[in-house]
Formats: sequence, structure tokens, C-alpha cells
Amino acid sequence: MKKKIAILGSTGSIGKQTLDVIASHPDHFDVEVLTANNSADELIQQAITYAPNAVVIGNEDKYLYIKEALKNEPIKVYAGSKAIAEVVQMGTVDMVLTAMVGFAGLEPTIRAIEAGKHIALANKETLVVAGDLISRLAIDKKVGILPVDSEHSAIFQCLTGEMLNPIHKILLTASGGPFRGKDAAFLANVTKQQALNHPNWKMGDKITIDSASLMNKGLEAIEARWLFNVKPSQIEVVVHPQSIIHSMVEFEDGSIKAQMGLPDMRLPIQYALSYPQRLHGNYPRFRFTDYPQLTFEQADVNVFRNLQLAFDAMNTGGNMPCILNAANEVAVDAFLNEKAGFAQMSDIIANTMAKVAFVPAPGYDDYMATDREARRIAQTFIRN
Ligand SMILES: NC(=O)C1=CN([C@@H]2O[C@H](COP(=O)(O)OP(=O)(O)OC[C@H]3O[C@@H](n4cnc5c(N)ncnc54)[C@H](OP(=O)(O)O)[C@@H]3O)[C@@H](O)[C@H]2O)C=CC1
Ligand SMILES: CC(=O)[C@@H](O)[C@H](O)COP(=O)(O)O
Ligand SMILES: [Mn+2]
Repeated sequence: MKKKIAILGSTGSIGKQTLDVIASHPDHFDVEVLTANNSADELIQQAITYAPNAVVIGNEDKYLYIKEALKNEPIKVYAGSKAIAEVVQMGTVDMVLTAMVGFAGLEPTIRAIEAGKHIALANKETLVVAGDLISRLAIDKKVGILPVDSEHSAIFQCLTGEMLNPIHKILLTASGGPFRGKDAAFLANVTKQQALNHPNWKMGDKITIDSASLMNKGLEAIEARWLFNVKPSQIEVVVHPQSIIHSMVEFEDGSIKAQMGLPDMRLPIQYALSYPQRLHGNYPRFRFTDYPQLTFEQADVNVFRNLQLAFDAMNTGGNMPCILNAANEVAVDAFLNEKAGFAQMSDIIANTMAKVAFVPAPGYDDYMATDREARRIAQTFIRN
């Protein structure tokens, strides 16, 4: 039986690579649903190529354009964020791959879990904002959350066969981004072009800026905390500039398992789709002799303040990671639109965390309200 996949955010970096993986395993997977926000032409092309049951465009203004372009295809066309949250519940969907960016990924992920769909989770913001709620819901609905994020896929792979053995520590690897080794004075003047130039990965703009500021690693620590049910103190960030070891797990006896490979997201995407099976991979392979040196460093949280802020938010708990996430989304957007400097992003986030009301045990409505309020407050710290 082929697995029928709904891809949320099919026109993005992860979405397109997921389609590559599916195209290389036509006997295992079918595309059931594709969604995008604005990229109408790309979505139409993908629909014609992959013949899904349904497509959804987030921006409702593009509905008629897509409907007209697909009028001769047996493909349902919907529009709007509500439709994205509904389409994941279709009876024919087996698995939902969440590759939308940001807080917008939360609602459709909840709806998919409620409908009993397994999740291949790329959208880390979902767990950052509401990890507690999502974890409990997934257990309640007996739904598997398979990590797509390369580090979490690595940790997940290290844990295979270790059901009885508690994790002592997670060693979360970070490339260090384009500004590794630089000081605060340097960061104050970096440009958008420099920040978008990741040394090892080609990704969407938002996560690329997060990688440059090390916020990505902070978000990933929170993601790991919920995926693997560990305490914040059990997560250590290790800078590994080559991005070959994708993360490690240290066990009680001191043994450390690592998962390795070239930096290529098609591997973790494929593993999440095919788990527990490993399918053949036609992707370029790592050879030790090409990398005579794999190196490791400590992260500098005094220079990369976002990493410290994320750990602070994780330690505080409640709605603080939701506040962190919203403020970060606003700050990254401002940086990309040249309304805030690179270093100023940390000020925006810290100030927002200090100002939004703390909720110790939030539910879904609290997260929605917190996100709205944190965005409003974060905007007040941005120059016009
Ligand atoms: N790229 C990578 O290698 C990795 C990414 N991730 C995570 O995966 C997620 C996706 O990242 P990435 O693929 O890089 O991002 P991209 O920006 O490349 O793609 C985002 C996708 O989501 C859609 N989208 C954006 N906003 C909305 C919205 N409000 N409503 C509906 N759809 C929306 C976009 O549509 P449109 O094209 O129309 O704008 C696009 O299809 C992020 O959470 C990221 O942190 C995790 C690990 C690695
Ligand atoms: C590919 C992937 O999973 C990204 O999240 C990647 O980890 C970014 O690299 P750094 O954040 O380590 O620079
Ligand atoms: Mn990652």
C-alpha cells in the first residue's frame, strides 16, 4: 500500500525536497495534498506534475487564478488558512508533512493530530510554541511525530533500539552559521546578504537568518525537549562547523551515538516518510577521506544572545517559548525588510519577553492570545 502524503508548504525548500523524495520512490508514496501561501504558479506546476487529490492556497486572492489553471484536472482547489487546517483531516491522507514556516504551522498540525494522522514534522515552531499541548495530544490520539529537522532525525535514529535506556544527554550540533567566531561589534554591522549566506545548507530565508543568529539552535533545543521528553539541562549545544554529525545522544554508561551524513535534507525527509523502513537513497554519500577533520567548539552565548534567550524561555516554560517565537518572527521579518539590524533582533526579543504577560500553564487559546500580543509588542520596538 502506498502512503498518501499531504505536504503543507510544498513550494518551499523542504516542500520541494519532499517532492523529490516522493518522485524517487513512486512505489512507496503518493501526493495527496499540496499547499502554499502565495506561490500560485509553482503550486499549479506541482499539481500538474504530481496529480494530488487537492491543493490549497493560503492567500484567498489567488483562488480563482489557480481554479482556472486547473479546470481540466481532477484536482480539488481550496483557499485560506481554514482550508489548510481542514484538508489535513481528509480520510485519504495517511501522513502530513508540515513544511510551512512559522506559527502558521500550529493549527493544521493540531487538526491533523486530532484526525489521527501521523506527522512528519519540519515546522519546529509548532513544538516551540505549544510542545506540551502537542505532545499530550499525540499520545492521546496515538499519533507518531516523526522528526524531519536534521538534528532531531539524527537523535531519533540514535535512539532506535534504545527503548529501555534513558538518555543522559542530547548533544545538539550547530554549524555556527556564517558568523561563527565573530564578535558582537561585527554582528552589529552585518548585512542581510551576509546573513543569508549559510555555509552548509540551502534553506528558506527565515530559518537561514535563525541559523545565523543561533536562534535556530535555541528553537531546536526546545523542539528536542518535547520530542524526546528530556529536561532542558540534558541538552547541550556543540558547534560543529562541517555539519556532518547531525547530533548525538549520550547514554548513562557514557557511550555516545552519533548520526552522520552529508548535509542533505532529503535523507531525514525520506526517513520520516518511510520509517521504520530505510529505503534506497540515490543521494551523494559521505566519505571520511573527504573530511579529514571534523571539529567541535563551544557556542558563544554572549555574542549570540538569541541562543541564551531561547534557553531562558525553555527554562521558564509556560507561554515564554511562544513569546520568544512570536518576537523572533517579527524581528527576523524586520531584519529581512531592513527595518532592524542583526544585533537588534536580540533586543526586540528580550524586550518582548520582559513585557508580555506570563501564563504558567497555557492552553490553545492562551497560545493564540500570547502570539497576537507578543507580535504587537515586538512591533513597538522596531524603527519605522
Ligand atoms: N529548509 C530546511 O532545510 C529546513 C527547514 N526546517 C523547518 O521547516 C519549515 C519550512 O522551512 P523552509 O522550507 O526552509 O521554508 P520556506 O520559506 O522555503 O517555505 C515555506 C513554505 O510554507 C509556505 N508558507 C509560508 N507561510 C505560510 C502561511 N502563513 N500559510 C501557509 N503556507 C505558508 C510557503 O508558501 P509560499 O511559497 O507560497 O510562500 C512555502 O511553501 C520551517 O519551520 C523550518 O524551520 C527544518 C529543518 C531544515
Ligand atoms: C538542515 C537543518 O536541519 C537546519 O535546521 C540546520 O540545522 C541549520 O543549521 P545550523 O542552525 O546548525 O546552522
Ligand atoms: Mn536543523
